[in-house]
Amino acid sequence: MPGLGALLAFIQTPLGAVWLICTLVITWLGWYPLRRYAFRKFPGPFGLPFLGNLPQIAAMDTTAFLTSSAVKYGPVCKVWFGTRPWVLINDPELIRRHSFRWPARPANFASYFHVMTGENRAIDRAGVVLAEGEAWRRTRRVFEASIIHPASLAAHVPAMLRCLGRFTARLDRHAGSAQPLDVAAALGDLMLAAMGQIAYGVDFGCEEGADSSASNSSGVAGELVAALRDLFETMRMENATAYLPLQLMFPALEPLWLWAAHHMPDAKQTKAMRARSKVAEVSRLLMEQWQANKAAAVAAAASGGAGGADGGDRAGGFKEVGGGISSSSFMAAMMEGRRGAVEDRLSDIEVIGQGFTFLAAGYETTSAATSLALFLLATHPEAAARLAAEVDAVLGGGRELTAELLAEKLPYTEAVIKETLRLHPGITFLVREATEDVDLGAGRVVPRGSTLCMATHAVMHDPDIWPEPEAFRPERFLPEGSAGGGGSSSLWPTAGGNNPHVWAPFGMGTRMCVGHKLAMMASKATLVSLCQRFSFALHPKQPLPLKLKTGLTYGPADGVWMTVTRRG
Ligand code: HEM
Repeated sequence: MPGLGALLAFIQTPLGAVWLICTLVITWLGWYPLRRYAFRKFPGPFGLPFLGNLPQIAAMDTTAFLTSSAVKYGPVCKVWFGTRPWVLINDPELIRRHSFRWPARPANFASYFHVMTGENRAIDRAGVVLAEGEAWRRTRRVFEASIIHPASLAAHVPAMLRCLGRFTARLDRHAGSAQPLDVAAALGDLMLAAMGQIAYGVDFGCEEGADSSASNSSGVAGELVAALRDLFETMRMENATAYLPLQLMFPALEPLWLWAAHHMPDAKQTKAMRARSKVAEVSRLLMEQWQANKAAAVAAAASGGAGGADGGDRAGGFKEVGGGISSSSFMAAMMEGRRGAVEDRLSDIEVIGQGFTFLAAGYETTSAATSLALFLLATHPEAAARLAAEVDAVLGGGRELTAELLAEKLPYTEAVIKETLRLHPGITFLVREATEDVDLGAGRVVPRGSTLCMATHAVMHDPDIWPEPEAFRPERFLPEGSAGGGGSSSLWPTAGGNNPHVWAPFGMGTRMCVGHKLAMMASKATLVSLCQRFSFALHPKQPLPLKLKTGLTYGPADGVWMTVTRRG
């Protein structure tokens, strides 16, 4: 074989050796032959070297691509995020089992975030979303203590209603103007204001003014809204820094991408880092304000005077409202430990990390869900009429909205929100790391360390579970609409074939959304307050069909434009 002899001779030269090494390295990095072999039994779309399925993801949007792959390739398949395979699980029983079994988020998931975070990497890592082990348990307990327990949840209703009072006054001024309103942006202002009051007892000064522009917040609130918007925008694949696809394509070079993204940021990276720094700075200022108040209270007590939060304006700080921060609040739980348990007291960096998470999670997901509910009501007048009738019946005769009414007396309103979240869940898939080899049946064994991706959006659109899955039918979540009987529990409906694990917009298992009760309360209170006073119709400015996009969350791509009128 003269050709082989010449090749062997060539690779013994210095140039030939370099060529051989480069070829092996590129093959190894780009194709990962062993990895492809390990996943050979998993069906799925063909993945290009280096890029995997990134071109399809960019062209179709992540949610559309994952859902269509799950439908096409069955209950267990794989897709390639660059050079890494994600095992896509599209079977309710497997999703339930594995969401509960694996508490860890994939290590490479954190890498994707960290490319974008720059100097805020430590804060990102300390936040409950990416924290692991004991740090995760400790930080999660703080959220649980302040926004899941029924008593603490009920204590947040007055703050939500205060914000809604101001927000409906803003809409009332707007309703006379016949201008289109982007309700997604306006509700972002509202939810940020609510998160400020609920978590910190402060007024960010959101939702003032009365024009139709994207957001009416100014000052710190305006900067915070802009930062949060940039933060979510730069998490969308098409708006993200070029270092993100590089990280996905060449994960072995992660230290290089981290360094370069931090020291030689492109424009999108600069925007992402600036946005994250702003949110982190606000979280730090809130922590410092709390510390200063505490120190002042201690000093006042020592000198025999009154101290503590008094609801006033603080120089250079945020205005405190509703008596300032309460002892059962999120801030107090972070700073003093849950119910005073010193071992639960968070470090400064953890406090900033959780504050960051609270503001970001509370702002985007809940406002998107509520604006999508308004969109669906505007396009389904019979549902809007039924909701308005329920609200009128419950709040007739000038009755005030209360925590009890919200929890017990508004089943149709709750069904509207659940059906909105089924159709358009704010997060469309759950990711976990398999920390042991996992046998998924039919000879498909997922190697330890792999990423499991639970395709919850696909399950919530499965026609075998949800007849006519694209239809908006809140009745599915009421006893009258539960095919096969069942009714609905407060969170898990028994619609959808009586399987309690087929409705999962808040995820499930150990990493399930810790804000799910707060989100339901805030969305319900908002729908009730708005539909009591106003009617919403789509404005011609609203493109149809509605375009949704996946970034960190899944929501309206270009706002939700509506005309608001006062109800007669
Ligand atoms: C409609 C609104 C919301 C939706 C659809 C939503 C959805 C989700 C989903 C799907 C997850 C991942 C769950 C999993 O992996 O199993 C999650 C996690 C999380 N959510 Fe939410 N969420 C919403 C509102 C909120 C709010 C208001 C907060 C808090 C202020 C919040 C805080 C969190 C946190 C901290 C995590 C991470 C939990 C952990 O890793 O242990 N979410 N959310």
